[in-house]
Amino acid sequence: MAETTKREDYISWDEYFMGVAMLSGMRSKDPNTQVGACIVSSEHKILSMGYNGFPTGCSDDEFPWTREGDDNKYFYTTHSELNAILNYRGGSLEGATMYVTLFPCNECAKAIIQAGIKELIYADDKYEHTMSVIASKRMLKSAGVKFKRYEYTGRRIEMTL
Ligand SMILES: Nc1ccn([C@H]2C[C@H](O)[C@@H](COP(=O)(O)O)O2)c(=O)n1
Ligand SMILES: [Zn+2]
Repeated sequence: MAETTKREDYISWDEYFMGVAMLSGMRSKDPNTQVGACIVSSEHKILSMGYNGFPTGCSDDEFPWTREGDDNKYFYTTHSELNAILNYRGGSLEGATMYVTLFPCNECAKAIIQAGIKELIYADDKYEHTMSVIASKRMLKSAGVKFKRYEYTGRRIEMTL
């Protein structure tokens, strides 16, 4: 017989949007760190997504993925957070929330603040002791952007594609 009550084991908003950010990060070609971001409106609508990679027209096969040396990936990579902001074509991101798999660097923090994003939910903070992240937190706090760590629920989501 068909069920008449709603199912209760559906994913939460946080699981949904962090899941989308994680899925987005899986598009990254960076061999060392893949980062994904998902920007969401106050009405729980997804506005934009991004992942770290080279700018359009800069080939993933020609530009360097190395972390060291004179010519390295840091000169060329656009961070996931900035890509998510730049990918948005709908107007203002004022009041939006960003879900991101890794805490934003200082440069992305500037873009987040200037875009009017008011809340940040991050999964990982592996560079928390770097000056970039320390400066990022200082600016975000000063600008009134709330940030909190994503609380893992332990739910496993499997997909066969
Ligand atoms: N919040 C962040 C931090 C870093 N990224 C990007 C930039 C690079 O592609 C990669 C970090 O590489 P690593 O130094 O760990 O080899 O992640 C980002 O998109 N967002
Ligand atoms: Zn950044």
